[in-house]
Amino acid sequence: MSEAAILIEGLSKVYQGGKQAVTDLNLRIPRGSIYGLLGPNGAGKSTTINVLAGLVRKTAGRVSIWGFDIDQDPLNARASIGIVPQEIFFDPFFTPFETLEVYAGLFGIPKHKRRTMELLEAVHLEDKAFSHARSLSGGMKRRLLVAKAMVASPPVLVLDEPTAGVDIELRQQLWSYVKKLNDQGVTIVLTTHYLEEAEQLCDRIAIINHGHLVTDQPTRELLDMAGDKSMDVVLRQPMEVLPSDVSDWLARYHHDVSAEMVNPTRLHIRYDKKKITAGDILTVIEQAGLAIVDVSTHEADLEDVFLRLTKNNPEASLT
Ligand SMILES: Nc1ncnc2c1ncn2[C@@H]1O[C@H](COP(=O)(O)OP(=O)(O)OP(=O)(O)O)[C@@H](O)[C@H]1O
Repeated sequence: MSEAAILIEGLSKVYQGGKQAVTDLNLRIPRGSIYGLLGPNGAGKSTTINVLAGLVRKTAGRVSIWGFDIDQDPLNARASIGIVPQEIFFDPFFTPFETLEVYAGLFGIPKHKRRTMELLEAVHLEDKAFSHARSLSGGMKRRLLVAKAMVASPPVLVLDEPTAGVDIELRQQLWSYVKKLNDQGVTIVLTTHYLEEAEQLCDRIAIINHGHLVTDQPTRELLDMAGDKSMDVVLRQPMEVLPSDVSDWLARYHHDVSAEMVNPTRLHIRYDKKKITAGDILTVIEQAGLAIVDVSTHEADLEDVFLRLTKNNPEASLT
């Protein structure tokens, strides 16, 4: 197995005062992936990222970044990762150009090897290169943070809620840059509250809840495991109860399909798409003599899976 971009083994964090934020977390983030770390508020995402950034001291466990153990080889581990934090903080009197130059200086990157203007162009801030950072909008500051995290060309880039409060157009720009970096071989780890974003961008997703790992698998498999689809069927004639042909059929396949009458002309049906097709259901309804006016289907998305895995059940499992 090739070496992981980030390997987390048995990570635990108990804050002063006794709050256990992360419990025995194991994650293997593959090189070259766009990896989503998701979880409800307070799940332990920022704590985990802050351990990687060297900002929070772990209570137990081992962590390595690009093969470098953060305790035994902290300098190399730190140089292998760029972190875009949730909070925006800059020296307000520096221009974006100076901010990146100073940061490159801190990393000891010689002047001729710096990519300051290239980075500013990549995040569409070239026009603002010489304006005071305090005059930048919130979205521009966030993009500057991304450029700052890439100053030393680290092989891993971590983005902690990078698009919170950023408008849709800007979000798209930011993501196209992130995808471009990934195409160039940079491993991306991101936390986001926008599940649709994670579903579209990430090739692998881990969900944590109350500091515990709930699932960690390829996005496609996670969505497939949800399995459920639902269908709304609108009938021409109102009815009080389901015809016996339909209810008998439902009883026979009760493990795979269930129906609810939302009102006298609307049926809401949930079914396991691996066992039953929409066609099977429509055939049964029609053969029972019911005329169908309209049909719509809904595929389980990441939001459904996320809610199912995190609702009131910290250690829920899909299986
Ligand atoms: N410095 C701290 N001292 C004590 N408890 C903390 C500290 N930082 C975080 N916590 C607690 O640890 C738990 C995990 O917090 P963390 O910020 O890691 O969650 P998160 O998943 O990033 O949440 P969010 O999505 O809201 O940012 C929470 O209960 C939080 O209140």
